[in-house]
Amino acid sequence: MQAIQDHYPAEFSHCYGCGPANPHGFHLKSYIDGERTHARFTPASMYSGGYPGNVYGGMLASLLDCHGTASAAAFAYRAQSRVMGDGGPPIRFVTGSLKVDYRRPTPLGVELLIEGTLCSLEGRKAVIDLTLSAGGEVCVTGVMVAVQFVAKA
Ligand SMILES: CCCCC/C=C\C/C=C\C/C=C\C/C=C\CCCC(=O)SCCNC(=O)CCNC(=O)[C@H](O)C(C)(C)COP(=O)(O)OP(=O)(O)OC[C@H]1O[C@@H](n2cnc3c(N)ncnc32)[C@H](O)[C@@H]1OP(=O)(O)O
Repeated sequence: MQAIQDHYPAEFSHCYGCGPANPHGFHLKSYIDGERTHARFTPASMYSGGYPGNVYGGMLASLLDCHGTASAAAFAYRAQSRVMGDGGPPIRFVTGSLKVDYRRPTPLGVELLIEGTLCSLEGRKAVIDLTLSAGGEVCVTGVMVAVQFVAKA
């Protein structure tokens, strides 16, 4: 199955968190499945936070950031009964705001599951609820306001 990020145009594929064309990035891959989106990522030990064995909070925010904007795009395509990569004008989102709550320490070296659900989609603004869990326990929750990107002439 193709990831949402695989449909980003080449000129927008350099995102550090999820751009397929960034050789140094995380290459996060997000997928839509019914009412939810999901992505999986296993942070290596280099992403350590302040105390041993747990993930740096900025890294966790990055994962929510990329998964949130990808989710917004996927939900917007669905709302317009479109399929990503259909050749029509691309629908792309950037992060307007991202609120992150760190609810329990997130372990390093464990596969993390990042999930998104659509809270609202009005005009150019999508609100996405986000969770990040490890071993079935929710470690981080977030709320993103994603704004549809419109290139200025
Ligand atoms: C700066 C852009 C960077 C260039 C990106 C280029 C293209 C992107 C295209 C595709 C993306 C492809 C791949 C994405 C890959 C990875 C993404 C990872 C996530 C990121 O790494 S992404 C970078 C960090 N991100 C930014 O660098 C954004 C900087 N910023 C802005 O570019 C503007 O600030 C913008 C566009 C956000 C809004 O500006 P604007 O003038 O176009 O829109 P406007 O003000 O009319 O707002 C329309 C409606 O959004 C509401 N709204 C706006 N801002 C809000 C906020 N902060 N909180 C709550 N609601 C907000 C308003 O309240 C109104 O809502 P309502 O319609 O209900 O009144």
